[in-house]
Amino acid sequence: MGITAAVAGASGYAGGELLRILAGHPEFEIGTLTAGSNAGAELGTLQPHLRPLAARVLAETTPETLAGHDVVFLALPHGQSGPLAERLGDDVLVVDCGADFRLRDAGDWAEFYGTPHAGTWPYGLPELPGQREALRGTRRIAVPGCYPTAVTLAMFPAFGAGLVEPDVVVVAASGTSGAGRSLKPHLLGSEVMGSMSPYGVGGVHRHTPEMTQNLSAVAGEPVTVSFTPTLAPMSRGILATCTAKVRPGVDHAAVRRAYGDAYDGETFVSLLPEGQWPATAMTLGANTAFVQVALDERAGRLVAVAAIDNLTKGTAGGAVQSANIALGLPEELGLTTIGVSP
Ligand SMILES: NC(=O)C1=CN([C@@H]2O[C@H](COP(=O)(O)OP(=O)(O)OC[C@H]3O[C@@H](n4cnc5c(N)ncnc54)[C@H](OP(=O)(O)O)[C@@H]3O)[C@@H](O)[C@H]2O)C=CC1
Ligand SMILES: CC(=O)N[C@@H](CCC(=O)OP(=O)(O)O)C(=O)O
Repeated sequence: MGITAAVAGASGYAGGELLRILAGHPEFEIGTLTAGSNAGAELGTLQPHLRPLAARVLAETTPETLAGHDVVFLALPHGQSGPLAERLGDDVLVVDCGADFRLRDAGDWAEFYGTPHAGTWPYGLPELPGQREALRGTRRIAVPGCYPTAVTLAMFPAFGAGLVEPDVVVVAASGTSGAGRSLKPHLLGSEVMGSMSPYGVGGVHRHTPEMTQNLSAVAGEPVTVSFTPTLAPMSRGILATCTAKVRPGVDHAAVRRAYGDAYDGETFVSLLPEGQWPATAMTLGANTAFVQVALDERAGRLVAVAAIDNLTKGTAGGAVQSANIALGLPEELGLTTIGVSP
């Protein structure tokens, strides 16, 4: 018998992507699937692309229905994971795709989420320095937010090598699946198609403290991030463009070296050849991130760009990658670096 895995929130976008990956994973056996208002429905009525699982009936999301598995993936709205995780055994690997356990600073949590802070779990971004060690053997994983995944991968090599000032400007575009499946008026097709628009402008987006947490840890000093998310007329993908002032003496060779050193041995994150720039289409359905960097000498700024699929490397793929590490499996198991094109 394989490693049994339950998925809570199986009717949602993140849950559906988890199941797409888990169904092809050689070690996992898919157990209970749960939902909220859709409990009682057959999965095939909500996720028809998951054909082999179509007849599975969604259970209610309770500690009892999720009990008895080796791994529980939570793909629920923010605030739901904390109380549920408390009632799942300490020996069960719980992988939370929500935000509840991402932030270390309770003050940041209160400011951006407005509810009591549930706690902090090992952070599921294995490429970040020190994170593989933190994930090995753990029974709790906080999967990063999709924007922080892209922005951290774009910028941490620059901070690791001391190339830039601790002040980053980020403009990132996301596909609409980033907002989840529930009906939101600003996401109506007629409002989104053929248009791009910013939202959460002025330092208020809840992913800002997650980005500053990640980059400050690598920089060894507080980093500020001015983050502007935008909505793009596509279903999947994030393209994050990040800039920061370079420190005196930093040249082209130092920038290439820093990013090469960070990503040369990585399976899922690639520094593209010079002159080639990341595009969301390169990543669709794959657990990959593409990164490129340039030195804008006239402006004295480093410009780094990352592309991911928000549902794959940005959520479900990253979740499975970190779970593999926690369970002592090969990190790449069940994950593809092959995208879908065009
Ligand atoms: N979409 C993305 O790109 C990313 C999402 N995430 C995170 O993953 C989590 C899920 O997001 P996403 O899949 O996009 O959201 P969706 O809205 O698509 O799915 C939410 C899921 O949670 C279930 N649910 C909602 N309310 C309850 C409840 N009260 N009790 C039990 N189950 C409930 C829904 O069930 P039902 O269908 O019955 O309502 C559904 O299965 C979120 O925390 C999100 O932040 C993280 C990174 C990226
Ligand atoms: C387009 C869009 O609306 N995106 C979402 C981010 C989704 C995500 O991945 O973040 P969490 O895991 O923290 O929910 C947003 O801006 O709130």
